[in-house]
Amino acid sequence: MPHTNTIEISSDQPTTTTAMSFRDQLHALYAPHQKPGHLSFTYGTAGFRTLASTLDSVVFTVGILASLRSKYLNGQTIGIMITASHNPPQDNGIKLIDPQGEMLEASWEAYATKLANLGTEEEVFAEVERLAQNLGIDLNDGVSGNVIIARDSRESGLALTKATIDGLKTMGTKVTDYQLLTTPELHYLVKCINTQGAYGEVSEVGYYKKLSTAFRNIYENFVQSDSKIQITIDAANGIGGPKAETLFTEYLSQYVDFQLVNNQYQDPQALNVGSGADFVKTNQKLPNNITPEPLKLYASFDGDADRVVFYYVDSNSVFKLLDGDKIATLLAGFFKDLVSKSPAKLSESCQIGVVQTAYANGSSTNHITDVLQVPVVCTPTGVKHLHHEAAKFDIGVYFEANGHGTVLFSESLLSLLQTIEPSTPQEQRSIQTLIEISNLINQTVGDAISDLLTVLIVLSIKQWTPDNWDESYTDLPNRLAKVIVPDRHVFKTINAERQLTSPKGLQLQIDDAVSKYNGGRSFVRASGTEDAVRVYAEAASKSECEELSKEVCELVKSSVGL
Ligand SMILES: CC(=O)N[C@H]1[C@@H](OP(=O)(O)O)O[C@H](CO)[C@@H](O)[C@@H]1O
Ligand SMILES: [Mg+2]
Repeated sequence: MPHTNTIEISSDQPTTTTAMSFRDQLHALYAPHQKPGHLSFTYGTAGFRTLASTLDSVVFTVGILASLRSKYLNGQTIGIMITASHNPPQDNGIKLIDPQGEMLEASWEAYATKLANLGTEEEVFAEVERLAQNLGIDLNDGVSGNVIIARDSRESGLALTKATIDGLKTMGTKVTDYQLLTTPELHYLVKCINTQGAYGEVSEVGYYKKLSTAFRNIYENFVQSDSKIQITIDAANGIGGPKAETLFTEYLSQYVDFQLVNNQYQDPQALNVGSGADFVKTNQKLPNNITPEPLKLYASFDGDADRVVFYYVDSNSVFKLLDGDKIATLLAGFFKDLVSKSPAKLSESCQIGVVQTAYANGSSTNHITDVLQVPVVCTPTGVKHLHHEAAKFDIGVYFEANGHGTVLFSESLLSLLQTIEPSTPQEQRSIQTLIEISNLINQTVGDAISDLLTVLIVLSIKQWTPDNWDESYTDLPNRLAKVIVPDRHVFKTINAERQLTSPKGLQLQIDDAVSKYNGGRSFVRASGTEDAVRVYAEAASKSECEELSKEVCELVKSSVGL
């Protein structure tokens, strides 16, 4: 288990004026982190993400910004995660985590982008002074900010961590380096620190204990089975592998029989190659190194273990994907049932909702609305958007189709659960299960390991096999394609990314194309993490879906003269 490494920088140094000190520190540290002239960077859907070899200057400025953010928030701890998730091994990225474990507040993304694109030390200094002044941050107060940092298993992670720490040093920020973690572990730790331990113990062991305790409590009270739960996990050769291994071996071996494949996290070149949640979801096929047994459950994590998808092969050896939409419907149905069996005071007031993006399969949306009768909200891509909408419900279930998501419980529901008096054993059972699941699921962000445990326990309570789960609805055939264009930023959208306003005229052409296909739906948007435009299409049959996808891709190309 990696140890943590606390680096306290200049915390006890006399500060004459911190502004001068920032200037001096910047001067001392800037030279090796100067931006390469020809590149530009954007803080996108999931922070900065691109070729690792071009990121040094970016992470240095993120270190400065994280320091400012922490000072702005009166010294609350900010998280910095160095990861490029499901991207190929040569990429890397960086993102900031706000004090309650949520994504960086949107208005600060623009500050991050601005700082990352400045080309000289003078410009960086002037921009930081300007920002500090506008935001009312006193660079002279001698109070240091607080940051915790971690990275996934990429080869470039260590050097980028050092460059980020140089950025933090310019402001004398206190930093604790947690080294190798999954992204959601870092989100968990940030929240634990800023809630003074109320959310959980501030350590990786605390994370394992919180999850395993909740899992054990539910299993022992509510699962009727003589045999252990079985699961095979494809870890994408990423950092989720060793973490899941520790959790299952050291904490849950009584309950779960697990097998890990694609667990070569020490080989950075293997990361996400032929494996992982994104590979399985995009290609709709098995990852390497899984020889499936019919009707057994399999799961794939992504490179930083904040996403999970499930799958199985049926008795005819046909591959069946159980993606984020299927997880959302499983959980929403489960909660709906629990709430309906709770005391009236709870069942009459508790608002359950599901939040999806336009990439959700149309069948899942229909199922949630029509069969489960739970309201569905659609937001733009990126978990920060889903998270904020989900927080408006008492139980807000949010999942992107690719398996990134979690469940949020409102404070008022959590306190009601603590005080409400059950009058039947069934009511007692419902209340207890809701309380334990609120501890089992990582409410700060989507978490492959915590989501996996939640799905496994729900299936066990319901005594469902993978095909029982899959039966709830049938996905419409769908295709997610990518088109490389000279400038993806000309593709602008409205209506939760479902309609284009630019390039001019393209949306009308897409609408025309869609109207020719049964059950057709298609939309186009620029990716926030890759230099490409994404084209989503679905239709009643596979062949219509393929044709619609091709047609819209062609329309996209010709709209930019390709
Ligand atoms: C269609 C799709 O899967 N898009 C992904 C992808 O964003 P894009 O902006 O589409 O590149 O990466 C994001 C970060 O991991 C994730 O939140 C999102 O769902
Ligand atoms: Mg990820």
